[in-house]
Amino acid sequence: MTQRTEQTDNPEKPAPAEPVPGGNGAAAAAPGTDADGRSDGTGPGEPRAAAANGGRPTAAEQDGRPADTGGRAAEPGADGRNAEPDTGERETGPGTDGQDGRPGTDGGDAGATRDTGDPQGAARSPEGAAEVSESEQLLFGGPLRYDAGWDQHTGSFLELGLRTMIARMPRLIASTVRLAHRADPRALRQVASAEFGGGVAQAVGLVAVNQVLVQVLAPGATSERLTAALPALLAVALTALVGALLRSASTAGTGRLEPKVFRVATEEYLGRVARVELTAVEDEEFHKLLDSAQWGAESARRMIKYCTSVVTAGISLIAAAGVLTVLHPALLPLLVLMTLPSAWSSLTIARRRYVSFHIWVQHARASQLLGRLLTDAQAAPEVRVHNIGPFLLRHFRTMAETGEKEQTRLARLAARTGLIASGWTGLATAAAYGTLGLLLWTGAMDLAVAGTAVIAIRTGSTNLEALVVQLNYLYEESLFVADLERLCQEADRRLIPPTGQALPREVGAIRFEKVSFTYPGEDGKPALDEVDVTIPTGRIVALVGNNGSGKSTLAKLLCGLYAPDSGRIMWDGVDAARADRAELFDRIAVVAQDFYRWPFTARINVAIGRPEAPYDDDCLDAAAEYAGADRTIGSLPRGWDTLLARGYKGGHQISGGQWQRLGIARARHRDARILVVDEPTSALDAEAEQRVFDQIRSLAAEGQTVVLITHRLHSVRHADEIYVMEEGRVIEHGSFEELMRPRGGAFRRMYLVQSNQYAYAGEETG
Ligand SMILES: Nc1ncnc2c1ncn2[C@@H]1O[C@H](COP(=O)(O)OP(=O)(O)OP(=O)(O)O)[C@@H](O)[C@H]1O
Repeated sequence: MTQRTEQTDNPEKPAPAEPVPGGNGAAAAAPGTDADGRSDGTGPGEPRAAAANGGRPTAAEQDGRPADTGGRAAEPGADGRNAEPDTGERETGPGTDGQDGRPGTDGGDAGATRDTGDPQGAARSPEGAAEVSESEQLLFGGPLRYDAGWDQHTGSFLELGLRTMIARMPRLIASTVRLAHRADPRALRQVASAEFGGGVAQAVGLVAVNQVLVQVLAPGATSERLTAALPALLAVALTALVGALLRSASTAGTGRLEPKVFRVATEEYLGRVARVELTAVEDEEFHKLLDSAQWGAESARRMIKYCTSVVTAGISLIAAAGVLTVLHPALLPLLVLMTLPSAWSSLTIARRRYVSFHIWVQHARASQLLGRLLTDAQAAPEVRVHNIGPFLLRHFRTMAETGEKEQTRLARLAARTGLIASGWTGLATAAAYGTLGLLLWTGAMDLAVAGTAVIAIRTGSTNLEALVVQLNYLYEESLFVADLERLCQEADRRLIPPTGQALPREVGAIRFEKVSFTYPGEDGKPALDEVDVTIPTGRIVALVGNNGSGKSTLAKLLCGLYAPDSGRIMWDGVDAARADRAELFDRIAVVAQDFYRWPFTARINVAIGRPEAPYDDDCLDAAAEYAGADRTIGSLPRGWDTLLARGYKGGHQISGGQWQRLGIARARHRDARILVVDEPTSALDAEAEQRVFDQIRSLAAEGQTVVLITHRLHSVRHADEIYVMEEGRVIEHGSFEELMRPRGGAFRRMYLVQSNQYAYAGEETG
């Protein structure tokens, strides 16, 4: 059996947080292991965050946005586990020299890691994007980056101009609104009306403020002026109250919508992915898309908040701009003049921080990987025996120090960029207020209007800044949501057909007729080449042959996991390619060499063979006894209810052989008509192995069809038919006696090699 992923017994570990520059840690955990600790091939063996948003920095993190402006810091994650530390300090986080968005190109600062006298040394990364410590160069051959689907979006929003982003915004908002509508239309209506009402309240409030100023600044006695201003003052207070109520209604609605949107989006893609063909799951491109798209659900959740912020800022801006235009036509250009530089600078700083974060995070990621290796249970024996600890620690220090230097440098640059930006904003503000003063001076505008204008301009500029920054976040999250949509479309295209031709109730034999199959992406030799195999009902058919000869592939085609490229697999008169696949799956139970070790209780590990059947002890005890797993269950601290996952409280570890017995019990519990056993005894002791083969024989006697794949040729003596495979072809077949007869036969030769290994010295078999 050829395995694509390596199986380990490591349970999933909670992802360590990747600290944020200038901050106190945020989760930017790495991909690498799946639920039961197997490598999932998406990362360099680092644990993947179980939290849906754990593995990549969010737009808010990337921009170093403080937690209180809606970033995910301190928010419970999808699984409620990723309450993150407040990242507010990031606001003072890194920036860059501002030339090309990359650090290190600025003469004054760039030498920090390039100094020839630097004891750590540093090298340019191949992309020239960041400084790489000698340790990173030595251990990883350059900067440590993920090869995951989601990483493709890193920085992609930097490539877009503000105009393009704004142009795409209506479509993005529309798709989020559609998702929200599916999740909870009432909550959506609540948010929409609260936001709209808030905008109207703001506009009315500004008009009322203007009225207050008009009355207060009118000629006459103070008491008279104040009395005249009272209704307008009440209107100001009332609109403020209504605004606050509407804001809280919007917050409540958004809070209700977010988790529902996450659930709906997650269900949509998980439901589909569980039903796609195996070829899709094994397809690299599909996997990359999956990698990326799985963040889409969390992004969709966050988009609700960003969308609301964008809509809020947009409506408030329109309200302020509308009031200003009504007050005086010259005021609108003033608003634009004053707010554009500060909006531009927020965007620039946000983008620079984003770049810096990614550069810094490479160093942090690399050093954290070393930290994890030092504490990894699997690496532990070698770390000790080969004295690897000091070696890894030395490199850990080098990388961490490179990260620290980067952080210091970026903070300095951020301060400088911030100062320049503030200067521009100051100039623009001075120009705006200067113009306002001039209008007053020349009598082109009266004092009450100017007072209202100052308030409206301040509100408008705050909203415009917020709008630009929120658009950024929204855009980046939308990339992942778009991936989610693409994944759903791709999954739909590759779904296992939900219907098909019914299989005969009683099948006489399954016949492989000239079946050829090549794995997708392997354009070399076919894994099966014109294979003819007959599997009669109620018989034991054994498949033997060298590694890679195609035995497991044949079994997978039999199970309906792959379809032949040419040839047919006939279930009597029905071609499996056109059969109802659900019915076909229903007839088969598999004990594969790499059967899945579910991180659940022993009970579920057996019962999952037939998930719809009862889970009670009576049903399961029989299967356990059959597989010789009864003693294992008896020895577990909580019997059937013992959690079989290391690393969790109450979790228990069992040996490979004990797992194998549970796997056999699972297949027995499934009680299907055809049992496919692929290397069922590789981890069993000799006695247990003998017992398993005896039971397999007894199954056939009861009428069950057994397809047995094994390298232990002694155990196929009782098979009714043995197929010998070599390089994807059947080279011999017959009963054991028939195959042992010809002197030069391949089976006989293999059998004698094996049996000679067990012969006493001086004795030779055959
Ligand atoms: N998922 C896969 N993707 C691509 N190639 C594969 C895949 N699985 C198997 N192969 C290739 O197909 C060929 C047949 O593999 P298969 O696993 O069927 O052999 P096998 O006879 O079961 O081997 P073993 O005795 O080692 O288990 C091999 O060349 C193998 O590398």
